[in-house]
Amino acid sequence: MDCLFCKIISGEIPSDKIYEDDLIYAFNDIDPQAPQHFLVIPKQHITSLYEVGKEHKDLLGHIMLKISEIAKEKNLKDGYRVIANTREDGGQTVEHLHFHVLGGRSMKWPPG
Ligand SMILES: CCNS(=O)(=O)OC[C@H]1O[C@@H](n2cnc3c(N)ncnc32)[C@H](O)[C@@H]1O
Repeated sequence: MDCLFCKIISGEIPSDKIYEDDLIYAFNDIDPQAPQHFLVIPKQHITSLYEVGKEHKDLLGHIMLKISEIAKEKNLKDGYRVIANTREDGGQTVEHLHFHVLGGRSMKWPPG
């Protein structure tokens, strides 16, 4: 599978890992857009949020709970933003479902 994030999960490409279990993987973004910027991804290759279905309900819940847990561990008590860039208009460049978590600074609205 020629997928950058699948290669990170397999260890073929190095990463700054935060968390891993049998279903998901979390790691720091290589080009952080905030003092805290990490990604949480499913180990199963799912191209984007556009492709998810009911069968992914538990997995998506697991990802969201883990985001909340890691944000607490990182003491992001002032807040953070969770982003799933989806397909072309969403600015997605890595075609493996992933959730950005940005914290440590105030976020603008609307996003660009
Ligand atoms: C424009 C947003 N495009 S995106 O929403 O698809 O996000 C992709 C994210 O993956 C990150 N990234 C790319 N390669 C690596 C890597 N080897 N390790 C960690 N993060 C990576 C990018 O910095 C980017 O924030």
